[in-house]
Amino acid sequence: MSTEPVNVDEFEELARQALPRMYYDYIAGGAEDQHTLRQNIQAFCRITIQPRILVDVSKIDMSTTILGYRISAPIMVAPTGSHKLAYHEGELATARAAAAAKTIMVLSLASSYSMEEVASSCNAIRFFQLYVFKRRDVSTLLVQRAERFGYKAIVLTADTPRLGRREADIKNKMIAPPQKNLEGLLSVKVEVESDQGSLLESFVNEAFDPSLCWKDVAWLKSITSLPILIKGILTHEDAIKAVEVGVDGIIVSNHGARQLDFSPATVSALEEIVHAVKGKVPVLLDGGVRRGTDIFKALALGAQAVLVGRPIIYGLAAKGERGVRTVLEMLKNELEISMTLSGCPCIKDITRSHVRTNTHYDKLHSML
Ligand SMILES: Cc1cc2nc3c(=O)[nH]c(=O)nc-3n(C[C@H](O)[C@H](O)[C@H](O)COP(=O)(O)O)c2cc1C
Ligand SMILES: CCCCC(=O)C(=O)O
Repeated sequence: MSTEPVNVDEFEELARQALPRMYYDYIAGGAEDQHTLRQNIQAFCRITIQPRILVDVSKIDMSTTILGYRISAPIMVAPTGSHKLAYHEGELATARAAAAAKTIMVLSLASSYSMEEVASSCNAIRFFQLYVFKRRDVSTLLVQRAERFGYKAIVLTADTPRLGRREADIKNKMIAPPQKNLEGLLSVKVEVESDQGSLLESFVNEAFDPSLCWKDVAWLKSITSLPILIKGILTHEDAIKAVEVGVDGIIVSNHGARQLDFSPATVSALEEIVHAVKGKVPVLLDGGVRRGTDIFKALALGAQAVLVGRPIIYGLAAKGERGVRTVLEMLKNELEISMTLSGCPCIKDITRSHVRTNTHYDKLHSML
C-alpha cells in the first residue's frame, strides 16, 4: 500500500510525525475549547451541493481574477507565520510552490524569511499581511518595504488586538520565533522565566497595538498606494463599515479559530457578509478549507476565492516545497472534479442555487 497522501487531511498526520510536539501543537491548535476550530470544518459538512446534469463539461476553466491578478484557480495561500518551524527553507519554499501553482501568496509579517528574501526567491504574485504595532513607525516602514519589493496588496489583519488563548501553547511554553522582517526594528522584552506560558502570546501582547480601530484605515491608506484588504471580518455590520472606509477587499476569517472561540464558523458567516457588501468589493474566505468541495461551496455562497492556512504548513513540514505544491494541486484537482460533476465549466457558473445550507433540510425534516 502506498503511503503517499491522497488528500490534504492526510498531510496533517505526516506533519505531526515530522514536527516537534511544541510546533505541531502551535500550528494545529485553536483558542480555548477549540469549538470554532471544529465548527470551521463541520459547517462545510452541513452544506450540500446541488449538481446539474447534462451540461458540457469537457473543458473546465478554474481561472479567476483577484484585484486584477489572474490566478489559475481561486485558491490562495493564507498568511501564516514562521514557516521555518516546519521546514528549513520556510517561506522561500512556500512562495516557489505558490508560483508553480500560479496563485497568490499572502506573506505573513511574522515570516521566518524577510519579505525581501521571499520577493527575490520567486515570481509568485505576493500580498503582504500587516499587523499594526504600538510602534506605528515600524508598521509604516514595513508597508513601505512591501510596496518597494513588489507586494501587490496589504492585508490588514484586524482580529488580533492581542493573541487568543491557545492552551497547548501555554502548556508547552511556546517560543516566540524570530521574525526576520523585524530585525533591527523592534526588540520586545518578553519574560523568559520558565513559568511564563506562551512567549509568543507575551510578545504579541507587548508589541501589537490594541487601540487600532476603523479610523486607522485612513492612516494606512495615507501611507500606501497599494490596495487594502481587511482580514478578520465575521459580521455584516463590520463588512458595511469596511466598505464605508474604502477598503478594496474583505477576508472573512476567524484566524483559523485561533483568536475568539465561539466566533462563527467562517462559511456560516459568509452569506450575510456577501449580501451586505453588494458586490462593491471582493469577498474572500479562509478557515477549514480542506477539500475542493469546500471551495465550491464557498464560491457558491459568494466568495471570490478562498485562502488555505494549515494545510500549506502541513505540506511544508511533510515534504518541503513539493509538499506545498501537492497540497495546492490536490485542492485544484478536487475543485476541478467538483465543477465537472456539478455541471459548472467555469467559476462564474457556480451559483447560489448549486448549494443548500442545512436550514432547507431542517425545514424539510420538520415537515416530515
Ligand atoms: C500556524 C499559523 C500561523 C498563523 N499566522 C498568521 C499570521 O501571521 N497572520 C495572519 O493574519 N494570520 C495568521 N494565521 C491565520 C491564517 O491566515 C488563516 O486565517 C487560517 O489559518 C485559516 O484557517 P485554516 O488553517 O483552517 O485554513 C495563522 C494560522 C496558523 C495556523
Ligand atoms: C506574531 C505571530 C502571530 C502569529 C499568528 O497570527 C498566529 O499564530 O495565529
